[in-house]
Amino acid sequence: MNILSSGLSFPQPISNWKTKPLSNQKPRNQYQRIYCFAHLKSGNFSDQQIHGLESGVSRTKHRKRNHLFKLKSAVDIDRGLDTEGSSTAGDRKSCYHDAIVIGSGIGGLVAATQLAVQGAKVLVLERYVIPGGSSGFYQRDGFTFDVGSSVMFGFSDKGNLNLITQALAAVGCRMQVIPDPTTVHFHLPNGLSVQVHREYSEFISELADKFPHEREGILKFYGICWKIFNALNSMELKSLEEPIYLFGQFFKKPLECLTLAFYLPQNAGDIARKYIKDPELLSFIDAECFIVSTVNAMQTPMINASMVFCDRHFGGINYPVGGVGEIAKSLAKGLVHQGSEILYKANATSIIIEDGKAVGVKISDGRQFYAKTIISNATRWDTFGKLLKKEDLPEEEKRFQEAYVKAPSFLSIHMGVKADVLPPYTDCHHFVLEDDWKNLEVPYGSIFLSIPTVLDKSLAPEGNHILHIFTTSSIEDWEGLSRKDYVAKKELVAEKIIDRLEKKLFPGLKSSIVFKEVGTPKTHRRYLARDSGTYGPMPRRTPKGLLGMPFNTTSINGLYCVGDSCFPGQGVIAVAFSGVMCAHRVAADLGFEKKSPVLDTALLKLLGWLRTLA
Ligand SMILES: NC(=O)c1ccc[n+]([C@@H]2O[C@H](COP(=O)([O-])OP(=O)(O)OC[C@H]3O[C@@H](n4cnc5c(N)ncnc54)[C@H](O)[C@@H]3O)[C@@H](O)[C@H]2O)c1
Ligand SMILES: CC(C)=CCC/C(C)=C/C=C/C(C)=C/C=C/C(C)=C/C=C/C=C(C)/C=C/C=C(C)/C=C/C=C(\C)CCC=C(C)C
Repeated sequence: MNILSSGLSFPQPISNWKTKPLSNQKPRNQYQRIYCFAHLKSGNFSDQQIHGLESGVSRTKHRKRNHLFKLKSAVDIDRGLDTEGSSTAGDRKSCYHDAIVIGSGIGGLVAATQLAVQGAKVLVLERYVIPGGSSGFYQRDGFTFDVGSSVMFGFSDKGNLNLITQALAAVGCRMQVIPDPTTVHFHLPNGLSVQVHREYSEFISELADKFPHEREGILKFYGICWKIFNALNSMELKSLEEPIYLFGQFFKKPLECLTLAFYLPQNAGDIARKYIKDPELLSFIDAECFIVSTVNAMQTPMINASMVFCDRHFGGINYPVGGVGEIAKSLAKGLVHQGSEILYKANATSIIIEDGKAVGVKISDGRQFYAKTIISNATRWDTFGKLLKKEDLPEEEKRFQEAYVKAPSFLSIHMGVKADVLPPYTDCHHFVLEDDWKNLEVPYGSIFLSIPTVLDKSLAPEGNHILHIFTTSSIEDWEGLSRKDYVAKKELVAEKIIDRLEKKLFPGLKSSIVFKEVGTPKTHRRYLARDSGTYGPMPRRTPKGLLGMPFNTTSINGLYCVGDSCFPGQGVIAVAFSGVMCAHRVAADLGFEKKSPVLDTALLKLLGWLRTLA
């Protein structure tokens, strides 16, 4: 696949980032520039060199933190390896980390930074040239595109659920954000149009005006969402697999914990049906859930639905100035400033197991890295299907794969358009399902659209807007085609989607296009390293809410998972929470936090048993 036609490809060269490499240390290539920067911590640099670091961390702090590591330069890591690419015991010691994180998606970065601020030495291995995974970015012709969604939850400055803000703050970063007045504008069958206003009362009165006979049901359903959200928001969020924390929370906030425990095995659709009877309103709630979980309300955990349906009004949706990619860039930079490392173009090919314990990671150029714990931010399908031997699939993972399937991937179109094609006051995010509710979950049935330049004009050249259009699509649709047929199919499918948007929302859209790039599920698989390009896990049948979702520990000693195939699932804020939980459990296992081995065993057994009930 050539880079230009592949959609999600080259980002801004790393050399354009505002990092300062060492003046007398010549990086061999772009990734080493960052890598060298990361290795400032090695301690063998002059004051002047260290001064070149644009870090907020003081020089003494850097030296203190890193006195254990006496690497001369970035290249020393390579030299510590013998010619076969495997390390000797002595070398292994010099390359030894507390944790290795495979992948720098938001899940991986949050886990890594949370551990690093506790004093752990973390190495992040990222196969691509920049951090962020599905929350990355790329630049073309003056446009800065978000790779994935531009809808940011958890990015406000209040409450306990602003996990993105908190993750950044932990490494001393604070980003400027632009409040979005409307989370999403739904354009639905039978001319139903609903704007989800930032102001809760405005949203409720708009919805109740459309369904006056259901006013009470609407208030009751969303009221329960608030009850759950308020319980969540009142707690300090950490690992549910860590008994000292979990029992402590039950002691401090018994009512809130019981509320959460009560709703943990429930789905939004069942609760909606208790209060709402109008089939069209129930279909609207399906659409609300679909954008959260890519499945309908009957399959969407109530806790997840509540989190999204309330945070959008509580903290609001806030867009980071400069694009979503800035979040991952800031976290990666923060990680390095904490004295940990991130290595790009490091494609993990296997997790090294010794005596049943995960002890290291091998990357595609043959190098091996060792650590006390290994955290995989690859999907569980990739972790247990590729990084570990498929045939050794643990029982727990078999159960996960029986309960959850890979959600389809996306066809995504990144476009630059002339600004005047958008009517005044166009909202930033849209969801379009034209004629038939039955098409909600059908591939290409519904269309997601983000126009981040409505909020941040700096992402496009003057007089232009960005349109990021995406729709569900499966990898099977794109396999077995010749190059020519593949390219032709991409153009054809994209044209149909653009036609639909032209008809429904923006007359003249086609002739306003100044830039267009189409990505398919194959593009997602290639650039995001996600099995089948999947968007994340999706329940195979009606789930028992979140009960069946695995947390971060795995049945392999020393191996943890983080990201959207862990509790609580898909979504940037969801994977940020998974990162927080993972870091807490790992920190306890590494001795950075209190731990009780007896309670640990009991709780992990109990949670494992509860999952079998799902
Ligand atoms: N598609 C969208 O619209 C979109 C957009 C933004 C965010 N999201 C959300 O982000 C969530 C995913 O976040 P996440 O943190 O779980 O994962 P992610 O897929 O975003 O990131 C995983 C990272 O791991 C890297 N990686 C994978 N295998 C690797 C290997 N073998 N060696 C080295 N690196 C490897 C990838 O390159 C990627 O950077 C999704 O659930 C989704 O909700 C989705
Ligand atoms: C442990 C046991 C058994 C009992 C203890 C009880 C207890 C204390 C439970 C506690 C539970 C907790 C703490 C749960 C926490 C859950 C959280 C924080 C869930 C968060 C979920 C967030 C989600 C699902 C966010 C999803 C966001 C998404 C997917 C947004 C998507 C947007 C798009 C895809 C784009 C839409 C785009 C357009 C253009 C419309």
